[in-house]
Amino acid sequence: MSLTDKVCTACQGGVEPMDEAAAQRYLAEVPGWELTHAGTRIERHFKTGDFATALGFTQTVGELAEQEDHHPQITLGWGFVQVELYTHKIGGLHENDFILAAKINQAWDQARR
Ligand SMILES: C[C@H](O)[C@H](O)[C@H]1CNC2=NC(N)=NC(=O)C2=N1
Repeated sequence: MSLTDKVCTACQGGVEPMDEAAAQRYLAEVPGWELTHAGTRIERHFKTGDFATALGFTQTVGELAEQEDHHPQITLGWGFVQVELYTHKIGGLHENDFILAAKINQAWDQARR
């Protein structure tokens, strides 16, 4: 099943974050994202070329986050949106992070068509 067809499950503490090998396998499904913070987070830099487009995409990412009840850290600047994902409750990566990353990628691809 593709990640964009999945929905984030309720995040619970007490679950082990995924290890780096598992994270690398999920990364293959979310082009443009990279592992950061010693393999405990993922991030992607979206280049927009102006502020208004970056602001609009930030809103889109925020709406996806609310739909999934899973929330990234977002840096908005002139010409870019930087999105960082990890699961706060477990201090590392969960499948939810990759589900949201895949949906963010899908929204980005659709916006650019
Ligand atoms: C109550 C609510 O479901 C939780 O606090 C959710 C909200 N969004 C979240 N987002 C992220 N990235 N990590 C979490 O642990 C998390 N927890």
